[in-house]
Amino acid sequence: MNEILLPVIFVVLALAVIGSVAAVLVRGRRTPPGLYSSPRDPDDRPLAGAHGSTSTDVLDRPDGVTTDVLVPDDLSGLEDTPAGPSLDTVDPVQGRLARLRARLVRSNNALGKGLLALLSRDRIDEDVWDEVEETLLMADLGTEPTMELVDALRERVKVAGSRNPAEVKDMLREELVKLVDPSMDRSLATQRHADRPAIVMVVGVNGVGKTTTVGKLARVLVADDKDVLLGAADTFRAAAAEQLATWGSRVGVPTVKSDVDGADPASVAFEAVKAGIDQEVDVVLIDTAGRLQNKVGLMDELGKVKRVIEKQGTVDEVLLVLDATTGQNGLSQARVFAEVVNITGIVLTKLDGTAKGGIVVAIQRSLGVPVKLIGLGEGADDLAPFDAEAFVDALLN
Ligand SMILES: Nc1nc2c(ncn2[C@@H]2O[C@H](COP(=O)(O)OP(=O)(O)OP(=O)(O)O)[C@@H](O)[C@H]2O)c(=O)[nH]1
Repeated sequence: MNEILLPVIFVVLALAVIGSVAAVLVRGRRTPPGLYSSPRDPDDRPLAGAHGSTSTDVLDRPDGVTTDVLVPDDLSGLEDTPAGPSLDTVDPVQGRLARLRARLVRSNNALGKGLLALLSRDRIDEDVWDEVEETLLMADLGTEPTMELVDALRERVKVAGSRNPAEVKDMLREELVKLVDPSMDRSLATQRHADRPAIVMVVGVNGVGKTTTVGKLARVLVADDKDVLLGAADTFRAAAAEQLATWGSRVGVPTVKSDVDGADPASVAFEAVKAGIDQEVDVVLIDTAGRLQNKVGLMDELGKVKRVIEKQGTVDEVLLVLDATTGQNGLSQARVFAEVVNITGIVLTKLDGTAKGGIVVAIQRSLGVPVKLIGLGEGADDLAPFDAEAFVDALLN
């Protein structure tokens, strides 16, 4: 009898052990709640605790617009409340440009070093000035600013009668800072009004880094202790809303989005502002779509989004995101957007990947709008407030 029973018991026990090991493996691979299973950023860091522990939930609305609702910390210990993911620690915003300076230096080495090498020559003749001019044009500074800079420097070098490299470098620095214009107001209008949040719209063509910028900006504002809400009004690309919500969830920021493909972006933007008012947040950031293939369609859509938002409060800041690597092409894009919405600031992304740092000056000149933020990498905290002097110092050192 034992001879029959023993193998049976052995087989049953073996099956039980295999079963439990498989169950543990399957459970271990489940994505934690509130996390996007395939983060789009190669630099996405593992989540680390900061800003309290929160969990997210999703509310459905009849029109398909959903909000990832933030559950306050004090509720997270209650029964049945799922444990939320711990949140990212955000790098300090102060001094970011200095921290990311190496990237700017690396990509713009030709500009700074090239100019200094030329101006340190024993004799600065016409040929040298021509080369200085060429170097500045190659860096996308634009014709007019280039001529201004060369004329001013030429005059100063003549008056000083000096070839001392340190002196010439100081003059070059001063003239460049003048062109970048430290007097422009680069502050972001993200102060809450008495009865409603500040509203920021982010616009630009696709691929320039809009969604990424909204995500990074949310982190900047969270680091500044602001309550933020995101609106995913880029309903053209299905994955954009999900990506935005992922950025938000990493820092405990809710996202209003639509589950319906191609939903009306204006309606999502309206719902986001409404949720921001109801939840008494400080800032609502609205991501938008940017199809430039159809200029008329884009204008209509953006104009409508802005008009619909403004039924609840004026838009405080319209940030135009431009990809620095597209050079002069970015300028014509900028003009198209400026026709539709009143741009209040520029975010220049991918400055880490181009030697054309002069585009900062060209854009400001052409639009009369300051560069307020610059993107210097794909990492979550690689967005820095722009500062004219720090920028020029990074180019020249
Ligand atoms: N190197 C570098 N890459 C960046 C920077 N900013 C954004 N990117 C990358 O640019 C790519 C496009 O960014 P998205 O945010 O998807 O661009 P988008 O404008 O929202 O595109 P659509 O949603 O298609 O309209 C991503 O791979 C980003 O990681 C930057 O400052 N430096």
